[in-house]
Amino acid sequence: MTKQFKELEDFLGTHFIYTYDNGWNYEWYAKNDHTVDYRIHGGMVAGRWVRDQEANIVKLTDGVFKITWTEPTGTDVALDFMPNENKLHGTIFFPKWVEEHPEITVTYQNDHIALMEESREKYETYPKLLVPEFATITYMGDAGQNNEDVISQAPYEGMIEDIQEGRYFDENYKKINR
Ligand SMILES: C=Cc1ccc(O)cc1
Repeated sequence: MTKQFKELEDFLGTHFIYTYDNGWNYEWYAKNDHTVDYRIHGGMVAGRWVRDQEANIVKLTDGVFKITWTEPTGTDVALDFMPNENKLHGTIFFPKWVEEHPEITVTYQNDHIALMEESREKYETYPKLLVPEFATITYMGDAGQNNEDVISQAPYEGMIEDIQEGRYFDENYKKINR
């Protein structure tokens, strides 16, 4: 994808894969102007995936977009995308309990919201673990807004390669069933 991003409309509907400088691999989709989906392929909570997370999404200046949200786990996230430079900066604010029990969050969160909310009360919040990192975008796809096929199954070994090498989505950005 070689498009130039300028307005929020250019950004919404885009599907990204990127690697943080600490080696963590993430996949993230700007589903619409207030919703994000994502899948985590590497790092402290690899295997976690989430759909329909409400988020604040704004254009900061031409081609630069800021996304912020707070999760049922108590984790807060701020992402600054510079897609024209294939870069972003992400800051994740993990509550202490996620650092100590990451396995509780490694699931399809949408089916376990009550468990996340119970865990954030049961375990400790502070001190939080701050993870501020730049990332390099390795894949961008024009999925269109509200495409439920983009993030619709758990991450698996080789999924990133399947997506990047064109085996995962058809020409209409629908998941190829296998
Ligand atoms: C904790 C979620 C999360 C999702 C995407 C990203 O780049 C960082 C954190």
